[in-house]
Amino acid sequence: DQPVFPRGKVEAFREANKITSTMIAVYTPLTQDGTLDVTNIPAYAKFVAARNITNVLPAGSNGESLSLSVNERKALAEAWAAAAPPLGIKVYMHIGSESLVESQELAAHAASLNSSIAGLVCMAPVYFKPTVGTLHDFLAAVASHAPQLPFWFYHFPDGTGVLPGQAHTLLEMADKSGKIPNLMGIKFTDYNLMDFQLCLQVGSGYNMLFGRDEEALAALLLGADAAVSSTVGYSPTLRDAILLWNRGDRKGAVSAQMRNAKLCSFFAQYESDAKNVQKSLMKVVGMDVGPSRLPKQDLSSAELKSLQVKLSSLNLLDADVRTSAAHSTV
Ligand SMILES: CC(=O)N[C@@H]([C@@H](O)[C@H](O)[C@H](O)CO)[C@@H](O)CC(=O)C(=O)O
Repeated sequence: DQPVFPRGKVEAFREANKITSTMIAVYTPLTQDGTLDVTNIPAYAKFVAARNITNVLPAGSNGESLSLSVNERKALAEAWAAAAPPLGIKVYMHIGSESLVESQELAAHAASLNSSIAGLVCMAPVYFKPTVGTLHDFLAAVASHAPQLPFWFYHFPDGTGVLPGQAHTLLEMADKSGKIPNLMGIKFTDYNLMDFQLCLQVGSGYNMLFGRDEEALAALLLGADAAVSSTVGYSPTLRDAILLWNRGDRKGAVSAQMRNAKLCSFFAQYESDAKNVQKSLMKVVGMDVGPSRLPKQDLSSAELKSLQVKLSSLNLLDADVRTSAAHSTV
């Protein structure tokens, strides 16, 4: 098959839309009775801006995307599109869904929001497991519904079970086919740095975003363009690691990264019980984003208090964002 776009044009598109600074994966605010609470988004956008973070990813994994209805996801996109750009924050919507038609609808909706959405991120369908070929065709069919928007594949094999260790094969296929001309690269959320390195060697100028906070610095060393993170919302650890890395302080950066790994090491015990530990932690740093939606559940008050005490005693939580080293852009 012949590529549908000339090479020079897609490379210029990728260069123009490259993400090079940290993206925060934001939670979806819900009311106590479990409905979407978009009234919270302007305050949430200010909270993100106060951490000098200029890229947000709503409706991703932390955003409980697959637990939201299409209408809720559209309302969320509209709320972020209104609140974030005036604060200098770019919005990248996750639009992956089990249904191709829903993903296409969400892509077209995001593209219709008067340029307020900067790009799209799309996970694989997870129940009917795709092959690399059918995933390629799925992504091409979604991306074509917002052809002018930069588009990233969201690789999260621990969650999706799709293409573990094989993200590079998808990128190779897309690079060869040229059938996803707006494909920017991959939001790579996996610990497999071998696969990540093979992705970095595909084509030229792909924008590789790394989504495992615990290994972000290693990925930056290898050539990741930016981190996509949840912990930057409530902990100085990864913000500091990236800031120090950008300043050339390798020793300081590694030390901050180690502290981030320590922080993340507390999560597994809760996550195995479907407990949305990080969403619960947002309360203790002054940004209450409400409860989780089933099948996820929240930490009990006692669990949250006990975790807060442990993490605070290790200085792993934001006490006050103004005291963090990372009060400049990460
Ligand atoms: C699957 C997941 O939640 N990944 C997080 C990480 O920040 C993750 O929470 C962190 O590395 C702790 O394991 C981010 O990559 C967030 C993210 O991509 C998302 O919410 O879509």
